[in-house]
Amino acid sequence: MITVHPDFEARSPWSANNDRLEVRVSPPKSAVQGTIRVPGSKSLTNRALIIAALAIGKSELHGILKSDDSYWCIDSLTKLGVAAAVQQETASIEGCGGVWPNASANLYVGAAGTVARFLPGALAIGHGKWSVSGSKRMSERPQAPLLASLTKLGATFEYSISEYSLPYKLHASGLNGGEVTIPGNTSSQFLSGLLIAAPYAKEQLTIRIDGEVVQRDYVQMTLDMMADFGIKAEVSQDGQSITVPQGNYEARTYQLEPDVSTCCYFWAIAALTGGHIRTEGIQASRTSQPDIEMLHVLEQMGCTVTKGENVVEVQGTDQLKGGFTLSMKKWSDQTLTIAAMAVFADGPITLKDAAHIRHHECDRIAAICAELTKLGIQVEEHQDGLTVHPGAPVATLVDSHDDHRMAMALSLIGLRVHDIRISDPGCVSKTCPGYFEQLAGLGIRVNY
Ligand SMILES: O=C(O)C1=C[C@@H](OP(=O)(O)O)[C@@H](O)[C@H](O)C1
Ligand SMILES: C=C(OP(=O)(O)O)C(=O)O
Repeated sequence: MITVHPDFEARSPWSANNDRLEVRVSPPKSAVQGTIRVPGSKSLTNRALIIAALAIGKSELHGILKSDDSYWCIDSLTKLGVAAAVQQETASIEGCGGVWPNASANLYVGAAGTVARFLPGALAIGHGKWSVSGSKRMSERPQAPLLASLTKLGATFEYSISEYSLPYKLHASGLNGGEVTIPGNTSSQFLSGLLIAAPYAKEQLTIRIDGEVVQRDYVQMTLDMMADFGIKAEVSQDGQSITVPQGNYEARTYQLEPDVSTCCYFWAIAALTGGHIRTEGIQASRTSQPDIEMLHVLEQMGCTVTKGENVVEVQGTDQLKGGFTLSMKKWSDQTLTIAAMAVFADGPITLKDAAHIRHHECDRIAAICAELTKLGIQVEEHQDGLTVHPGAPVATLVDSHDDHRMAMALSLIGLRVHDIRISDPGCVSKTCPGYFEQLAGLGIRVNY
């Protein structure tokens, strides 16, 4: 029984397969071998788009992701009056120097956490009144720490339905500087959103972090990209305070990396089929994308990983090893991928420290436990994660919960078991519209 009704309004013109009710992924005839290049990183693309839009001058961003999340980012920037042209995987952005040409517009962020959390700060530095709305799920996902901080710094929000949630109207007359304190235990994106806007505050801004930060490497990714566009923030020795100098981002030509989170599904395909996958475009030793940690886990599970110049190769194994516990705090987006692989390991795997993923595209802990249970797999749900026991899944229809990572993780089960059907395959367009076609290109049987 399908319980989740996808929010099709959040699917962009860059999405595909929205008319497909389900997809069936069947075990390949032989071990999967191949070389692939996955689309650009969602996280890098949306940071670069917004920073380039704020900059002075014209930026050329090469290797952008073309998916729902980046579509809604470009759409919002365009409605704000920024000239943005996309040709193949290159976006040319005419920066507005921190002054949005359109002082009034209706903006829609879709289901993109990065847009919902990076845009409000960037708007608050300006002068105008904008309406902001998003998908049903995005309207439920947490925003309060970010919006409360922006309120303290001078922005005024008029909430249409409930406080600190989308949809709202934002009245901006510049962002005050000084100091602001924000917690990072629900989402690192709140911090990134404040940081991106901070150079344009009326005075220098210091952001103090209250407690621990989940997925902290994404904050470093933000700081690195700000530095690449000319703004170097200073982080205190204990990491709990960041001071951002006033200034303007400088436009530039910028090459973006492919999405490591997406690569993980393809590396998992090698792992699960005893095959060999080579991904191009990622330098494992240099990337700032935290999901690169997957390579260590694949080695721990018995795979062979080779890291070359802009190339990663994963060779699968006959029997994946389990029997361990992992903290997913730093790279939580792969919790679902490992949960799916754990079904075929030789011992249980416990994934912990990921309570915040209950606030992602769906309650990911509850959702993966529900779907693995439907497949006949023994799972234990914990407040901050789950334990997956190895088992033999039964053929059934599983629900993707309108979550790209649920659909991509569940597709991995179909590599080993016949008749695994996944509802709403179009939801992968949040970050990888061509995912199932790329599987088919590797010789995996995919039927809609
Ligand atoms: O800043 C980013 O680009 C991201 C931060 C993480 O979110 P949270 O920190 O909200 O968990 C991650 O899950 C998301 O896919 C991308
Ligand atoms: C959590 C995710 O996305 P978002 O950027 O919407 O938070 C994700 O891609 O797994």
